[in-house]
Amino acid sequence: MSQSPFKLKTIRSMFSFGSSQPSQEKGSQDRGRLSPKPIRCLGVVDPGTTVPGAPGKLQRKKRSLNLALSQVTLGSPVEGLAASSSFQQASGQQSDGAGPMESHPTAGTQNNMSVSQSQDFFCTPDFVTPNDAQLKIPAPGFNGFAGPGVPPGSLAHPPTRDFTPLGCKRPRSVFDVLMCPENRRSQLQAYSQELDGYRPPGTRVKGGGLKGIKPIPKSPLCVKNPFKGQLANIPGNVQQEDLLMKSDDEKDAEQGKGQDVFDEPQLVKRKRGGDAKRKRRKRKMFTSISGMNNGRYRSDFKEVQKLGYGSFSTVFRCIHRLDGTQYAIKHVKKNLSTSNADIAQALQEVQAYSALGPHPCLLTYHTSWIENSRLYIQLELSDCCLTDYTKQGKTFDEEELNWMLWSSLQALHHMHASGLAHMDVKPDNIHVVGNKYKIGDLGTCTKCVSEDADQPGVSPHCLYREGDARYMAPELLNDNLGHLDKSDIWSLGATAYELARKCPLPMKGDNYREIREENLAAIPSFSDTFFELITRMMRRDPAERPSAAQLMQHRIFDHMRASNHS
Ligand SMILES: Nc1ncnc2c1ncn2[C@@H]1O[C@H](COP(=O)(O)OP(=O)(O)OP(=O)(O)O)[C@@H](O)[C@H]1O
Repeated sequence: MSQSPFKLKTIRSMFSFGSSQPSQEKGSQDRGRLSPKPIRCLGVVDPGTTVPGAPGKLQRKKRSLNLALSQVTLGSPVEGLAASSSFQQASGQQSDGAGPMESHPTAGTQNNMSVSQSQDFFCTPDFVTPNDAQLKIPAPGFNGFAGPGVPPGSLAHPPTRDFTPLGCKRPRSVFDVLMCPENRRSQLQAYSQELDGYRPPGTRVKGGGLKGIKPIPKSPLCVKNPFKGQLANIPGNVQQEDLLMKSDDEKDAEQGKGQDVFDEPQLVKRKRGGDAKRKRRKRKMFTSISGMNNGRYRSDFKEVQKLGYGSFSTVFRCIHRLDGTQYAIKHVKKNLSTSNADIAQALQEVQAYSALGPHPCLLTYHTSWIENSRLYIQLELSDCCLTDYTKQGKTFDEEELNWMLWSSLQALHHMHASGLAHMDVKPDNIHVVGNKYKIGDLGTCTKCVSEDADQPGVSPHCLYREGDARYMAPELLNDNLGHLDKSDIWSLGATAYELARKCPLPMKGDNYREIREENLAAIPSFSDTFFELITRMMRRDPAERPSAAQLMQHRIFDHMRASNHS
């Protein structure tokens, strides 16, 4: 019996087509291998048999294969026995022997029908020998040396791959199945199912899954931008819908399967439903637009400093980890998983930026995303806003204020021409970037031209959010929403008036009312022309107020117009 190891090695090297390592060790390495494996053909193994030292998964697989093999009836038991005994002879295996086979629990346990020590020894889990392909078919020209005392050609040869339905690597993904030759695909699928519950693509098992196949994440829904429909009618604006390739999700959304946060009838309908149903829908809506963006803020940006905060958000100066550029990142305070109205309100700013496109007098919007139920907006970093500017003790002379007005009027003209009103023009929202002035915070933006005759001036599809009361035009206090573009003009006039007088505007009281009655106090050290301009901008009647385009033609801006053209 001391010869056994040598003989086994010899025999295996003959059968394993170049593989001489012990198969027990190789089991895990060889998984998925296409090359033929060593012989395993000698009958059945006790289903309870375990392989000492085999890893758990491997062991389970071996057990399942053994089970499968235990149901195999050999084409001819006599042949099987003859082959097994000849194999044993070839390997020098004796029931009382020592060597590798000896260590196997089945070694030495022989009965007539179950004699296969070689089964576990040689079998690797990825390869199953079919019913009667094992012993009957000699390989063409096979007449190898079997071992001392064994006549050439008396050994069973390993089944060729042509005769096994499973002589193919186990599928790891749908591609393995698809790449398999057509005529073997169904066999492979059946084998896969048998092995670990794998189902062919397209079939589902409750509570199960495709092992080894990563689920393809569903792409989030696209939210409709309420500002864009109107823009399509404005000459020069590209109809952005035409540029969009519609995904399945978008098509679903169009067909009413998806949800549109701005679709008020839907919101109303939801209110009528049960609470639980409504919550489920909100959650679905939220996850469908937020996707799987978790941790982008921390992973992409390094937070440097808190820049400021408002009623709606907190803004941080951040460095982008890859491009090294500094940006202002706005964290919207609202938890977006709570209500659709909050989602709509939060998205209003990014949708307005996106619909307006880049403009030299608007802060540049880069991107936005939702993370941990909060909206993050990546914006161009400004040096400061006008409020901070004055807080630093700086004051504006007339020339500087004219430049501020000129830039702001250009931005407002662009917005109004696009059918949007800012609705919160104030020193906080006018930024200094280098030597330029730019308008930011489009969170209160709304459509200023309505298709609805009953509610002129504000679109029923847009939320109307009031801005700061100190800069609010008088007609808005009376809920007259018919001239929202002109309300912006009043707010800009009030901003310039405050900065010129270096005195904060009143929040309430007589002064508050007087300003709205066109009773403006004189502005020392500023020209009459400037005062006249501010007075026109702050006319009580919005119809008498000039538009941004008209104001840009004012003589006070002559040299700005000239420098713009040059
Ligand atoms: N792009 C930016 N660069 C530098 N600072 C900024 C930027 N955007 C905002 N800030 C700072 O953050 C503060 C708050 O920003 P913002 O006004 O946009 O927030 P908000 O919550 O929308 O305010 P509001 O109460 O007016 O709605 C601003 O006053 C300004 O100081």
